[in-house]
Amino acid sequence: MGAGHGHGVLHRPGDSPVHRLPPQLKIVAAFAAVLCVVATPREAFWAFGVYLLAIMAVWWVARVPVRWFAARALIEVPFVVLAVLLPLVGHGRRVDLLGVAVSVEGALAGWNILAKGTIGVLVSLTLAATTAPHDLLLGMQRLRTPSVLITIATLMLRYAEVIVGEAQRMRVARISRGHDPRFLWQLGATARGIGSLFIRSYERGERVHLAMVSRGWSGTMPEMTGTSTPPPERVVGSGTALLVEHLAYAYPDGHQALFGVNLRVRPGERVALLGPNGAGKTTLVMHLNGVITGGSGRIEVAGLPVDKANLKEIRRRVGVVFQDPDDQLFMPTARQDVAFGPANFGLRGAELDARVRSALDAVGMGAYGDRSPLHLSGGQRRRVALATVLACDPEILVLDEPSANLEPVARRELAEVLLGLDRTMLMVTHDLPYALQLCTRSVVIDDGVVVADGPTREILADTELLAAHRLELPYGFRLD
Ligand SMILES: Nc1ncnc2c1ncn2[C@@H]1O[C@H](COP(=O)(O)OP(=O)(O)OP(=O)(O)O)[C@@H](O)[C@H]1O
Repeated sequence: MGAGHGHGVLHRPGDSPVHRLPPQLKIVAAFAAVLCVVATPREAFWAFGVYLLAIMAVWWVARVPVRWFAARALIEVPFVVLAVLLPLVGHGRRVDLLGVAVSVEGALAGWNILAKGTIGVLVSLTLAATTAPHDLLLGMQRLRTPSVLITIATLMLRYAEVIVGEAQRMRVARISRGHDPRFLWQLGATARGIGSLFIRSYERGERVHLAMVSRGWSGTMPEMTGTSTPPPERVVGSGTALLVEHLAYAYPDGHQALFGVNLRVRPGERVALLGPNGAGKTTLVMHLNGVITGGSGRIEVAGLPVDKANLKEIRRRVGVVFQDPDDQLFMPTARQDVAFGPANFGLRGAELDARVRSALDAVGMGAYGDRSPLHLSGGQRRRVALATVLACDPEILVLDEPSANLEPVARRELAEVLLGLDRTMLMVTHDLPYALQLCTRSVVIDDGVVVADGPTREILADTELLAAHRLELPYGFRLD
């Protein structure tokens, strides 16, 4: 798997004079430039030409080729759409242009949006290209930007990366299926592609947000320095690490995914959650740390009910490792990503550093702390994603298909890491040998209910049960 999808696509590292400018200076300059552009009268056509030349001069100094910006031109789409639509729907005097009655006022309004929007996008792209994301945030902090704006900027940055990353991924997928965007007759396919791009980006953005929420994100970027707030005393469990009773849930579109799930897990148990596609496994897992709420039934973590009042504490206790590490990793370096959760939970300074180091060491990634998740292999990213959750020191570790897309060696190494952890563990998997290796107990879910619960070996030996729920041992695999 190629690295880097969805990460860092807006930044082009370099050591040009533009790259070396202090980030706060660049932010102020970009902001001033955008204000200036917005204030320019729309009829001052020459001024927009001058702005464009000035931006291109910055590109030349920064040694960022025009091609690089062209590849990111997709962000322009909304402005172009408006510029085309406004002359057609605008009011006032109309003139005939190639047989189409075009509104003069609409055309000017379209031009205004297109010119100012384009220059605004180019200024922002230039800033993003020449400034690493964490420098941008640092620059904003130095300018004493209110933290809510920094938060918004963090998410916007991540969202922009998600869109561009998703576009690159889809482009590769389309081209590999014989699509060539240079041919005009494939314009329809390209347009449909852009539509599904925005939907997919939205979905991915939402998953990234869920991963942030499950690591204690509450809307502000956590401080990393200072003194730690001591975590609340842990309630000594009642002998039950996790209790789920009669959990039923329907998604907002009305689709009922869970129909009364019952599950009790003792501290230290390792439980595999098995079941066919669409059985409701992920939906169940999302309930365990309150990422999905609003269903009926009861969920308790070490005796603590999962409800709004306890959410922060619940999220500290239940760590969820998502299926796709790209949804979990969003900071510029592996170390910052691992620090994000514990910092949200109040850890600071030396204590935070120690926690981050031990989490990275636990997954064998101690030497990679300063690397961008962008430059790691799929297996390494999976490990860093696990470290981001381990660093929160959860009592219950929930893993969604940990072995998916891993090469055999990385799969085995991850198993060794997981076996070395002394935690209550719940693992959603389609990899039955993995369930056997890591979990003594298995729970089979189908159609939103638990249909079997018992020792993994016995469950996997029950060929009728497996067949009834679309589970199958891999070819050549024998239980002995
Ligand atoms: N956001 C959503 N809106 C509506 N329905 C959804 C949503 N997410 C999942 N579902 C539906 O809920 C059911 C359970 O989905 P879930 O993702 O929990 O299954 P799963 O057991 O994890 O499947 P898989 O093994 O394929 O990952 C499926 O029928 C699915 O189509």
